[in-house]
Amino acid sequence: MTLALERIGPEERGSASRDKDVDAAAGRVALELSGVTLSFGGVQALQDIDLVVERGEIRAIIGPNGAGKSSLINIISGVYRADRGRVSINGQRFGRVPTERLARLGIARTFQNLALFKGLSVLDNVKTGLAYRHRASVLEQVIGVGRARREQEEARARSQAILDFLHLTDVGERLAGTLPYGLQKRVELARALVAEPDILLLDEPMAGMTATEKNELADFVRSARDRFGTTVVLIEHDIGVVMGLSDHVAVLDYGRKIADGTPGKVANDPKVIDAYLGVAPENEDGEGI
Ligand SMILES: Nc1ncnc2c1ncn2[C@@H]1O[C@H](COP(=O)(O)OP(=O)(O)OP(=O)(O)O)[C@@H](O)[C@H]1O
Repeated sequence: MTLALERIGPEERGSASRDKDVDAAAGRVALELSGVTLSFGGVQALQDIDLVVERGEIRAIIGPNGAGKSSLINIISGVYRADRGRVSINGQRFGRVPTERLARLGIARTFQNLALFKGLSVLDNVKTGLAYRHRASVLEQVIGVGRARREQEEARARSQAILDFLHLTDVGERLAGTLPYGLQKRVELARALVAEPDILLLDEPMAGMTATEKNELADFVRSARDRFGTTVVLIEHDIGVVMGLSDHVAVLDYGRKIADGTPGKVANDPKVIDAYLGVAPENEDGEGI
């Protein structure tokens, strides 16, 4: 299979991206959070979170219910503004990430609940992932001439290529809402990937899937990283899938980061075991094992 996709050039993402690309060329860090703190009234959702995500890695954020995972993704994607702290994206620092410029900053995300246009075809859903790049005027788009036609043709070709990459070509003309749940989640991944983002944020991408569907999606996420060099940050409840997929895992508990490292290291960390199971097992000398 050949993928007829070219990397989207910086000129297509705008001047902010040109600045970003200069910084990015110098750095191995795609995303960095420093001292991020967020509260809702009396609830401390995130406390002084530092996180460094290297370019091209798959990084999971895990933790028990209410640990702060969604809050963290919402800070990274600019849905929430941190009370304190900074987010750096490809070297650009933000107090609040400009959510309206997320795509132009090279970030795409999927949502915990399905957010497809169920009455549109799979292909048209994926094409919406490129809508931010269209420059044709509304009039040009309505009558479908010149620049509008070129943009439409390019969007179609890119979308078809990503459908091919994710083995969705056969369902490209189907209405998204008629597909099984697992395939709809894969269409969401296609829509997020079609613009070849630098950073892909996945909010519980495998929730509600069967074990087979989870393994398939994990394989596609890994292939996308390998093919496009995408940095992936994912929240996921299924620890088994996370440990097999991720290069590094950060663990949150009550809004604090309690562990951060390779899956093997994190899985054996007594603080992590304690957070998930209540109490870390001890040996006869009372030491954690
Ligand atoms: N919009 C909000 N208003 C008030 N409190 C909130 C809001 N969003 C999150 N919280 C609280 O902040 C804390 C962290 O929630 P968050 O949703 O980030 O955790 P989570 O790890 O994603 O949980 P889950 O795994 O259950 O989705 C929780 O105590 C939650 O009740």
